[in-house]
Amino acid sequence: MEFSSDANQRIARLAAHLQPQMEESSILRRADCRAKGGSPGFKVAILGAAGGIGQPLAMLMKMNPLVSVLHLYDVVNSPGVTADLSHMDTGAVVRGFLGQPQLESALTGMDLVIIPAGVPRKPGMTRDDLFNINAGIVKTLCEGVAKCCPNAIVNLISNPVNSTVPIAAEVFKKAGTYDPKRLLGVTTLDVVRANTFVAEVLGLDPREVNVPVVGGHSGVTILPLLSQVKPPSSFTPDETEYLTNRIQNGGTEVVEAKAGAGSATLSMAYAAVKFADACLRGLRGDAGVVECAFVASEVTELPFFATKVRLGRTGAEEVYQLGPLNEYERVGLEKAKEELAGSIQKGIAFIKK
Ligand SMILES: NC(=O)c1ccc[n+]([C@@H]2O[C@H](COP(=O)([O-])OP(=O)(O)OC[C@H]3O[C@@H](n4cnc5c(N)ncnc54)[C@H](O)[C@@H]3O)[C@@H](O)[C@H]2O)c1
Ligand SMILES: O=C(O)C[C@H](O)C(=O)O
Repeated sequence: MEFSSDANQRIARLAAHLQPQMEESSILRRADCRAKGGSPGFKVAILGAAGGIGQPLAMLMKMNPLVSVLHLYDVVNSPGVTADLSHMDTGAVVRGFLGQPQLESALTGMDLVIIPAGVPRKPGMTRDDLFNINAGIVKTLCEGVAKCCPNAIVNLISNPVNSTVPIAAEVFKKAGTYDPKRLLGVTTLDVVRANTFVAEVLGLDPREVNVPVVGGHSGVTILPLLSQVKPPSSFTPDETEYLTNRIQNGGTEVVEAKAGAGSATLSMAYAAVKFADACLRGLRGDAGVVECAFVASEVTELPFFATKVRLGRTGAEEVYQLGPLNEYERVGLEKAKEELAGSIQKGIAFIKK
């Protein structure tokens, strides 16, 4: 069938609109697109957006009314994820970026960068077994952040968080862009799990429960403070032992159940969005936004530690003290600090070597 040149132009325009908004390779270039992301809101990038966490996280961020522009970066499959999500009739404009040459475009102008890039555990592995691969990935991505959006808040999910956060801090120090308030290791999944398991034991709705979880994000470094649960509750020694073990091993529980197909992705995406939304509310200037996170800290003698932090316009503006601990928690704290010290040092040494 023959078309007039007018019809051909209309078809070409339609075809262009059907393409995902991929940087460079797109027929419909960003400059030609009417949706410029000009609506009020924050610009958020997800690095590792095509992964098990990245995809549901990207979907939930596309649904977040605080987000005006969502950049999806990965080394594989980001065009498909971008095309798919770009059809959702929510406010955020989605743009995809594929591979290292597009990292800078993905990061330029971002307010918040969420990093779930890297390999997940298989049964029998510790999070530290991921260090050799994920350390290099986090280093490269953070070098990009330092260059292209040095003022962005960074939410670091890639494991081992106890080492990847110190790696990121060293990368930023080297680049001269380090602001400890803006680098946050995401430990929200530990809190989400703790709320769920404690609610089960107490027979409450998990949405009514809040459990501070401090320390770090691996094994004994995950320290739930059951003495500070809200609403105030008491636990028998057996309940305390059961809950502490279950919270500390929640990640392994999922890794084993998935039997080689990865680690927590859906609950992690939920937790990541809960935390990212809190960061965005802080950036907007909301008062009283408090979450646990693994940050630069003077709460203990260690340079990084997870505690409650108050999120504001400049990131983690206040790092809260631990509060009163019971004997069980004091013993747990000593074990946590011992393991954390080695993991933090390993991260720092990776960049300094
Ligand atoms: N902090 C936490 O509570 C928490 C919870 C769950 C998982 N994790 C960690 O998150 C990470 C990702 O887990 P997942 O299940 O999504 O894994 P996955 O393998 O499903 O996805 C990872 C994605 O990262 C991408 N990627 C790899 N190298 C990259 C690079 N250089 N730049 C950009 N993207 C890159 C991959 O292509 C993939 O799409 C793992 O390290 C995992 O251990 C952390
Ligand atoms: O356990 C893992 O390896 C992933 C993550 O850290 C989790 O806690 O689920």
